[in-house]
Amino acid sequence: MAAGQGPSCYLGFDFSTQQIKVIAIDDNLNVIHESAVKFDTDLPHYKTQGGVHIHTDNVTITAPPVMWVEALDLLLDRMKASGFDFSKVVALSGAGQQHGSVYWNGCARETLNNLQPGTSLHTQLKDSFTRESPIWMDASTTRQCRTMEDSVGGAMKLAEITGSKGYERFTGNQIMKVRQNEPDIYTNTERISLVSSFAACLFLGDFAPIDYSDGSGMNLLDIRSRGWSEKCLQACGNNLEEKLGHACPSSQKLGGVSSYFVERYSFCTDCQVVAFTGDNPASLAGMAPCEGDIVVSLGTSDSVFLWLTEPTPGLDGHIFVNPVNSSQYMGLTCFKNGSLTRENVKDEYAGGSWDTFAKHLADTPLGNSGNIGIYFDVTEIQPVACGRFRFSASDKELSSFPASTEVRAVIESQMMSRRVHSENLGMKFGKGTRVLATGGASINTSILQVMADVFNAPVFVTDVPNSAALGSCYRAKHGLFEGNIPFSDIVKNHPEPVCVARPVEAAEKIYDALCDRYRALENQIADGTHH
Ligand SMILES: Nc1ncnc2c1ncn2[C@@H]1O[C@H](COP(=O)(O)OP(=O)(O)O)[C@@H](O)[C@H]1O
Ligand SMILES: O=C(CO)[C@@H](O)[C@H](O)COP(=O)(O)O
Repeated sequence: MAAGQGPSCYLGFDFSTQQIKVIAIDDNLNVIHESAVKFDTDLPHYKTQGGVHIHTDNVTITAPPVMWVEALDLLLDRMKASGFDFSKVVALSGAGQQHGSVYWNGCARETLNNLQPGTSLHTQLKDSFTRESPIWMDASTTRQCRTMEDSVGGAMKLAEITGSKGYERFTGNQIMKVRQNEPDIYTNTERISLVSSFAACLFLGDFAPIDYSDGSGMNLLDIRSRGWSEKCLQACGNNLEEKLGHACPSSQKLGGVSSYFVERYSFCTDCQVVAFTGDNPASLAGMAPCEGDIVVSLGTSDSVFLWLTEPTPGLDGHIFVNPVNSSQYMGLTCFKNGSLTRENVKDEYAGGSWDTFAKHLADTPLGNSGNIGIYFDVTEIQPVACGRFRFSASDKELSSFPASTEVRAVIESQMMSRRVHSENLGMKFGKGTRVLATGGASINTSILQVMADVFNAPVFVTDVPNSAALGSCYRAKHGLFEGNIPFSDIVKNHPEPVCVARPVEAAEKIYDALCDRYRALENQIADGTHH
């Protein structure tokens, strides 16, 4: 089928931790469709919790790739049933939760190349994987991280090459663990994708390349030469370059959509698939930030990121190749205890209601009368620590707080940690900094008010919190021009963000002092000297 009559549109997918989301925009960037499939509730037979399988050691965390395929089947079927006209889509792109890896077996490519439109994708691809996918929450590869760092001359050297020191969730370290513990599976794996490039494979009907930006989250890509680092590859496993394929610019057009989608969903034959990237890089594109803006994503993970013209790697945080301009960069810092930890505290201390949660925030003073509570329900990334820690105004460790104090404590300490670690990465907050909030929790203005107070900066939102899916639409459109026009031209109709929270007068003094205490307490938790 050729392109449909009437105005064209673009599709952007987000294969994130708890769900797959899709947005469609028209040529003027108006959102014309938005829907999602949630793994836990829409596909309960995979028995996931928050989209993942937590293993008995509590640090190994995986997800079944066939679940992501079935979620895509369901999402597209629902769109079709709702009357969505796929023939208008001229280009599509997407995003995936970062760092997760998909292991394709030797028959997978043949299956992808010959997808039959009469049968669902998950039925055809169910036997195409050699194992479950380790995902970004996995913290089981500390030993492999040290090996990776040693192989290039230390943590700082690894950061200089790949943009980050060794991190447990980074894909190279995960691949090294598979090669060491499951050598047969490693050998039988023909191709290793990231979640993002795996999703692109489904639309392309072939193996798709890993893009530079998401590839920067692997401890394998040289962020300056944009090629795989020979030393890092060697530390991981033999023939790894063959299994990864070449990395590509993030705005690369990969080819036309597979005939499967033309025949089953009436996509037009010339609908283009543009390289998929990581969800945070896609969010950067979807927020269309101006110079100096800092984006805070409150999704399953919390992450703080910004556009950088030059790479400034260090021992804190990450530098990725920029997703919309491959000669520039982005800086990012990520926290594992984000929305799910906030939800736990809401369920335990606010009767499961976000309204009661907001009331507790309103009823408690800025600075929480000096009480600090630190909630690492799962092993945090920075610091690598687990547990709940409560301190009085005189730093005496307590076992509990009143309910409203617990609620304010979780939000204040999360925001202090985001501020402290972002400052370590060189980010600067102040009344003149626009903080752009996105992700599921960014609809909660009571949380955003605490963010504004702790950061001492105004917080802005746009009316589409799914910035990774929206950014994927923008990137699809940009990819059609193969990077020949600046991304800023593509997003010139992007809606202006609206300010929803400003820091109150007293906030700066209160949180400057509290952040100093938070930093010291976090260090004590990290080295086990808190009491
Ligand atoms: N009103 C709300 N207040 C705070 N958090 C919320 C609210 N509504 C949804 N959330 C949080 O949003 C999270 C999902 O965010 P989202 O960005 O969609 O995640 P992901 O992209 O990682 O799947 C949920 O885990 C939930 O806790
Ligand atoms: O590990 C990181 C970033 O380094 C996470 O941000 C993942 O990319 C998961 O994203 P969400 O599903 O929380 O959006």
